[in-house]
Amino acid sequence: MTTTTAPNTAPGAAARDGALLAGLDLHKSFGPTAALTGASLDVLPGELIAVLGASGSGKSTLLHCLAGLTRPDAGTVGYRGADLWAMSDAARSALRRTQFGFVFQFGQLVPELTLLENTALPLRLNGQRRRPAEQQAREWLERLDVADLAGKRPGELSGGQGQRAAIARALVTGPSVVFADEPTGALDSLHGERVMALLSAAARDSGAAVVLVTHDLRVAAYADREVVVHDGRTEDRGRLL
Ligand SMILES: Nc1ncnc2c1ncn2[C@@H]1O[C@H](COP(=O)(O)OP(=O)(O)OP(=O)(O)O)[C@@H](O)[C@H]1O
Repeated sequence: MTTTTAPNTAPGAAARDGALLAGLDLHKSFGPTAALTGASLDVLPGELIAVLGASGSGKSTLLHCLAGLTRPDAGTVGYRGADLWAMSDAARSALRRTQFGFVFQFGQLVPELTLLENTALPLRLNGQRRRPAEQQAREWLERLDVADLAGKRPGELSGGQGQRAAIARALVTGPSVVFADEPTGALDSLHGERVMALLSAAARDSGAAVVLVTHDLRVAAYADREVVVHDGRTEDRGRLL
């Protein structure tokens, strides 16, 4: 397995040795609004990074560029040495499906599917047969303490239960990176802490790195490293542990 990063195109911005994912000198504008103006962020295997910053500073845009969801206007995103934004759409979406997991503020579970079907969905989309996919999904629901709700639909769950299922779904494929955008943003502080503890423990156990956008300093306390986005640029606060 190679762990090299994308070519360093940004003067002064270099990825750390062994980085799995490296966004370098990213720029992105939406019409007249400059969302990213030279943001860089790299991720080591298994590392939990909190991305902090004021509202509108560019955190979500940075996460979306790193995750292959939003194309930057300039800069590179390297994943294991391949430039995410130089590959075909099909290759990038296959990479997203197999290497990345996603947890968003409101879970984004499919309302018509049960929790078990929702959790098995990424495996089914990767071509796995129903029975083994659902077996794996059930194991993850057990880990996240919501296996008793496997037959329920998202509308029947509390916000915290839904987020636990969303974490199970994000981790079921064994991704190397989980992208989480305000995963506890819709929860009260008690449930938010519980969900965060489960996400960080589950990611650590499975070796997945986590890139986590949050406003909440208590959530950021779970991170190995904090990166602050300020007017579309990143400032690394370094390793906290
Ligand atoms: N799809 C879009 N179309 C137009 N403008 C956008 C779009 N996405 C983001 N922006 C703008 O880009 C800037 C950065 O937005 P972004 O969502 O990345 O910030 P953020 O730090 O995640 O904010 P918040 O904490 O409020 O979610 C903002 O000014 C926002 O309004």
